[in-house]
Amino acid sequence: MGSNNFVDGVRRWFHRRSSTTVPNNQHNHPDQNSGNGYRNSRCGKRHVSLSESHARSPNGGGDASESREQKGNLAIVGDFGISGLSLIKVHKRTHFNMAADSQKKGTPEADFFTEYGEASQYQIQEVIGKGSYGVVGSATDTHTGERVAIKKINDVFEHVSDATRILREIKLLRLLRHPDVVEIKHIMLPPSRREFRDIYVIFELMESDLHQVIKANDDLTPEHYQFFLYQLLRGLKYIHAANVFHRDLKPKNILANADCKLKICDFGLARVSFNDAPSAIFWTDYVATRWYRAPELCGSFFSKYTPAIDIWSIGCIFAEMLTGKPLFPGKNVVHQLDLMTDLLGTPPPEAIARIRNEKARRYLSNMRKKQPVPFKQKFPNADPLALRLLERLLAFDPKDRPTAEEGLADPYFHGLANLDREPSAQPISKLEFEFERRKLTKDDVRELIYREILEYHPQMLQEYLRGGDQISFMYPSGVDRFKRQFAHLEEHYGKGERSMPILRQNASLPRERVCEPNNDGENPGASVATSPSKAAQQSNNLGNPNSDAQHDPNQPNSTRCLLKSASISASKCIGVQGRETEHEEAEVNDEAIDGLSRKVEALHA
Ligand SMILES: Nc1ncnc2c1ncn2[C@@H]1O[C@H](COP(=O)(O)OP(=O)(O)OP(=O)(O)O)[C@@H](O)[C@H]1O
Repeated sequence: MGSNNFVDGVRRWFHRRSSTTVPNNQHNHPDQNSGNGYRNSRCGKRHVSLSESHARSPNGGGDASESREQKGNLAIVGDFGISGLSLIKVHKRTHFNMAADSQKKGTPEADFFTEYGEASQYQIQEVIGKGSYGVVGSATDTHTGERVAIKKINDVFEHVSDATRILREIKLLRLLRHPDVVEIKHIMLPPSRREFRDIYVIFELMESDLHQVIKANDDLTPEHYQFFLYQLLRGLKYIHAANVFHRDLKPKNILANADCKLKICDFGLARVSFNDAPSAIFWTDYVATRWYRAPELCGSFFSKYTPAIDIWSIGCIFAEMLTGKPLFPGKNVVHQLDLMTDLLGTPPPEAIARIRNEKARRYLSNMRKKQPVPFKQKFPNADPLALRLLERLLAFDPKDRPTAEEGLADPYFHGLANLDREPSAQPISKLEFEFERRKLTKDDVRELIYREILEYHPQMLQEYLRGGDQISFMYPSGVDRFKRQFAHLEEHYGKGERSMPILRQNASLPRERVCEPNNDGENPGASVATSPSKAAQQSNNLGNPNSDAQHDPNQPNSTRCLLKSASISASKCIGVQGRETEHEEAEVNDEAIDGLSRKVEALHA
C-alpha cells in the first residue's frame, strides 16, 4: 500500500462526515494548511465534532470508525475511519471451538442458558490466550451479535495483593473510557456476594497485540508507524490527564486489530497519582518489564516519578516498530542502563547531579564516557521527523521528555493531530482509590470488587445502595455455566502443545512487606526476595529492591512467554515470515550476573 491508498481512505472518511464541519481546532502547526501529500489531505478543514456520536460498529466488520459516549463528564469522541491504511497481518486464532464441540458431545451447557438471563447473553467460542490470572476466551454477545473477549480470573482472593491489583484494573478501566484504551463491556454478576472466587470480565474483542503485529509484519509503512504512535500518545494523553500512570507499557500490552487500531490494556500495575500520595507506596511494588523501563527506574534515581516514565516506554515501543527488534533488551538493570547509554551517550553532568540516589549517581559518573549514536545511523530508513520525535521521547532526563500532549503537537503529526480527537480525562476522584490508603483484608477486597461489579448491574446496585440484604443470598448469575465452559476450554487448550502450569505473578507486594523509604525518600534496598535467584538479581540493581523482580525465573513471565509461544505456533499467519523478536523475559545468564555483581561491587568498594 502506498500513500495513495491512505489518501483515498482519508478522503472517504472526510466524505462520509462532510456534514459535520466544525471550526478548525488543530494543534497550531506552522504548516498545517500548506503543501501536498497525505498529511495535508488529512489536514482538511472538516473535523468531527466532539459532540458528534456515531454508533460503535460491532467488532469484526463494518465501518472502523468509532466513538464512545463517555461516562460522567467525559467527552464523546468521533474517531478516525482508518480504512485508508492497508490491513496488517494478525494471526488467526484457531485453538478450540467450544460451541461446536459442546453440540457434538451434547454437553449440558446449552440448556443452562434458559434459566439465567445474563449467561445466555454470551456464547463462548474459543480460548484466545492465557495469562497468569486465568484464561481469555472469545465469545459472541447473542443480544448484539458483537464479538467479545471474556477473561476468567481464577481464585481472585488467593492473595489480597493480587485481588487488589484486579480491583485497581477493573476500576481504572471503568473510569478510563477512550477509543485507545480497551473497554470493559460487562462483568458477570457472581452467584454470591460473600463467597465468590472467580470473576468473568467481558472486554471488547481485539484480534492481536502489538508484539505479534511487529513479529508478523515486515512491510509496515511510514504511515502505519505514524498512525500507531499517534494512537499511543493520544491514549496516553487521556490516561495521564486522569493522573494515571500506566507503568507497564510494552508491545504485549497494546492490543491491535488488522485495521491498525491499537488499544492500551493491562492496567494491573497502573496507579493513580494523588499529589499527597507517599511515593514509597506508589513505587515499592514496581515490577514492570525492564526493557521498556525508563532510566530513572533502573536505579531509583528520584523519590518522585512523573508520567514521563510512560513516555519513555512509548519511545522504546516506537523504536521496536521501526526495526522489528526491542531497542534495549537489557539482561538486568545495570545492563539496561549500559544499553541506554550506548545509544544516547552518557548523560551530561547536570542530569547526573539531579539524581538523588547515590549509588546510581556514582555508577553513571564513573561510567566510561560514551558519545551518542546519531539516530539516523541507528534507524537509517526512518522518516527524519519520526526520529526527531523519537529522540525527544527517549531523552535520558525525564524533564526533557515531552508530555503526551506535547508529543501530539510535534511536527511529525502535522495533518494528523487534531485536538478535537484528543480529549483529556477528568482527574480521577480520590474517593475511588480511598482503599489504597488502608490495609485491606480478603473480605474488604471482595466487597470492593463486588461493589465494582455492581456498576455493570444498575438495578442490583440500587438495591445494594439501599442496603438490601437479599443480595447476600445466592443469586442466579450464570457464572456457574461459564465456569463449566471455561473448565472445558482449559482442558482442551494447549493439548498437543507445550503446556505449562500458569503461575500467578504476585505483582503487588503485600503491604506488610513493603519497606519504608529511608530519609532520602529512596527505598533502602530492604529485601523482598523470595528466592535465592531473586536475591542474586537484587545484588545487581542500583537501589530498587524490586527493580528486577519480574526477572526471577521463578516468576511466571517466562512461563507465560512459553505459553504464548505455544499459541503462536498454533496460529496461522498467511504468507508471513515472522521477524525474530526476542522476548523480554530472556533468561538471566549466570555469568553475566556474576560479572555485573563484580562490577557493582567494585563500584561500591
Ligand atoms: N480484549 C482482548 N481481546 C483479545 N485478546 C485479548 C484481550 N485481552 C487479553 N487478550 C489476550 O489474552 C491473553 C491473556 O491476556 P491476560 O491479560 O490475561 O494475560 P497477560 O497479557 O499475559 O498479562 P498478565 O498475566 O500480566 O495479566 C494475551 O495474549 C492477550 O493479548
